[in-house]
Amino acid sequence: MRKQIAAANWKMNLTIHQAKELAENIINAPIDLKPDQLVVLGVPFPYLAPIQKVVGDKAGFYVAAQNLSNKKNGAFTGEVSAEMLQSLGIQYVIIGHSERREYYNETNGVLAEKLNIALEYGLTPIFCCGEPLYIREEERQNAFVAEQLKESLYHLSAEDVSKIVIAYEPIWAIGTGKTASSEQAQEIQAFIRSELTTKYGAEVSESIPVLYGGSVKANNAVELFGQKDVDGGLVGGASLIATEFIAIINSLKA
Ligand SMILES: O=C(CO)COP(=O)(O)O
Repeated sequence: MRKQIAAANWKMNLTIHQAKELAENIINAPIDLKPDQLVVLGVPFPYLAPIQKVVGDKAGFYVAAQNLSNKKNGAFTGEVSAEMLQSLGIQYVIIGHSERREYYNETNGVLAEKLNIALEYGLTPIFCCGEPLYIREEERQNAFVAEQLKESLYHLSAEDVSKIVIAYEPIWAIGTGKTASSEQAQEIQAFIRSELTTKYGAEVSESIPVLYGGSVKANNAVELFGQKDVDGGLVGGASLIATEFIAIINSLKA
């Protein structure tokens, strides 16, 4: 089976004290991860090392950065490089979240560079894609997402694309409490997989986890994650509450 992933995106929330407490509550919870299931905590840069310490070597649990620079190193004040993340032992990085695209002008082209550099340094990208509300209302979501994949991913070799995780996050469902229905999620995530099949073949596309993100909660995770092409979730608000996120982890397909 493909990997099933419960990924938290804490975004720009929590003090270090709150962050450690949250991570401790998750790590110490009686969670019985199956071999193909994993949990990834996407934390703010300054918390990477301290949260990694809390996570320790607990099997199946990883820490992710929420962003990285498209530059290698040098005079780029305020940036954090792939090499820095690698040197901390970080294994996952979220790339192309819609908030980065919208508020920090990250284009599909810049995101292609970020994917390259992440892969060069052995990081697993969680590549986000998804359409805004007006595109969904015009029923153009498939073409919109296909374009994001084409412009950011399709320069990658089959070997490299096999290393990534995709997160489909419709912008209209992020932080709004408005979740895509499980049918909507399944439909477009099956489309994403079929696009990847056309480009890379079924063996590759069937191996890539495609997560759903956008108002995932404990009370809708089982239904969403139960869909054939939904391999877990990228969770914002609900990942800040230990009991909610633990229930979401426990909703992964076994
Ligand atoms: O953006 C998200 C995860 O990256 C989703 O956020 P919410 O779960 O708060 O809607």
